Amino acid sequence: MKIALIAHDKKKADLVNFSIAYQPVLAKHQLYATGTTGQKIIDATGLHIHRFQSGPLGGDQQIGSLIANNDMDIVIFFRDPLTAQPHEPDIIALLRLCDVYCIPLATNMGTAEILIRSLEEGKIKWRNIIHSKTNEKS
Ligand SMILES: O=C(CO)COP(=O)(O)O
Repeated sequence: MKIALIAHDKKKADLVNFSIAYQPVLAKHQLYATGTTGQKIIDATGLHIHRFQSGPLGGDQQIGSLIANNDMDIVIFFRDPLTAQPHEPDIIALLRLCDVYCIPLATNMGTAEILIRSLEEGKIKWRNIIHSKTNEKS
């Protein structure tokens, strides 16, 4: 599965800790992240992560583009609901695309725990069916 990891500045420590806790699960998947988040997780865990641009410089949009191509399976995005972000339109667009394409999305630690455990239990395998249908069309 392809998993995107994103966190706003005040939530980065939480996502780093989450990534340490679930490193064995995450290591089995293809990981993507916005620039700064990805670097912090790499530094803390050594996980292999493809880093896009930093969020304010287009990273959210790059991940959104993968979603629009049905090329992203899970998004874990620890948002900071208490701080205004300069790239708020990009953030809203990313969340919207998750809803357009029915991509499992966790915007906080509580939901991320459920999502990652579901992933480990094989409950997100339906994404493979979506992939095979997409491949049939092309
Ligand atoms: O701003 C972000 C998501 O909207 C995250 O970007 P960084 O990981 O580069 O800080």
